[in-house]
Amino acid sequence: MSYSVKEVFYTLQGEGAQAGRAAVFCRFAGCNLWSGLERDRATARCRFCDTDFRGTDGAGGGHFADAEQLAAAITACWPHDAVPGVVPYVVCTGGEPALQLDAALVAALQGRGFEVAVETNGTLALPPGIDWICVSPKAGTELAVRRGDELKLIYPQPGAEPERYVGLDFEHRILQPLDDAERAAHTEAAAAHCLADPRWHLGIQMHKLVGLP
Ligand SMILES: C[S@@+](CC[C@H](N)C(=O)[O-])C[C@H]1O[C@@H](n2cnc3c(N)ncnc32)[C@H](O)[C@@H]1O
Ligand SMILES: Nc1nc2[nH]cc(C(=O)O)c2c(=O)[nH]1
Ligand code: SF4
Ligand SMILES: [Mg+2]
Repeated sequence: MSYSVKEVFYTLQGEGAQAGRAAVFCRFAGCNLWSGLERDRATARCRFCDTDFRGTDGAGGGHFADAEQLAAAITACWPHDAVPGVVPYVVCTGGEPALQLDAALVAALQGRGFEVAVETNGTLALPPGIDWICVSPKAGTELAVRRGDELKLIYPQPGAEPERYVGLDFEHRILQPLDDAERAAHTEAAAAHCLADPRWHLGIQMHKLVGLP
């Protein structure tokens, strides 16, 4: 299958339990919960998105004819030769990566030595074989992916309170403050929640503090 990719870039994973780890990000174009057009935001199923995922015009973006071509482009963004003890890491995100990520791409990336992570809204089934699954549920949606490595809940979200998700099968449970005009207040509230319920860990978007993409 072919892939539409907004951008491919090297940075530090800024979120979740792997925060701080060097990674190539592959941002797929398109999402099933928002068109990406500002005029549609107020009526979208997900309204707080902080990301431009429309089109293929970003750095390293484009149309890739098959899994080997996209895996080669991602590999070219990992700026290291083999380093003992370091496993190259790729984070498949978007947009919604589950619209495009398939077993062939996972295998092509692993064949080139990558550990493969995904950031998903959890509403669409994932291909098998992914090494790290991060699900970030959105209020008012049904979860198709109900187990994984980390559940990263944006907080606060009316209709997606933390209690709804504590029973799911995830190794890590993270509250990530909503980044909007009230981010400081949301961060305080998320911290208070984690103090009151230690099943949740606070996770801040560290790349935004450091000035990384
Ligand atoms: C842009 S999304 C792409 C992946 C997938 N569509 C998803 O929603 O998980 C990447 C991550 O950013 C989070 N995110 C998006 N907008 C945010 C915001 N305004 N504040 C905090 N986190 C946000 C999402 O919840 C998700 O965990
Ligand atoms: N540095 C950095 N870390 C991230 N973790 C998840 C991101 C995403 O947009 O999916 C993201 C991102 O956009 N940048
Ligand atoms: S589901 Fe993810 S990519 Fe889609 S609009 Fe929401 S945060 Fe953005
Ligand atoms: Mg982001």
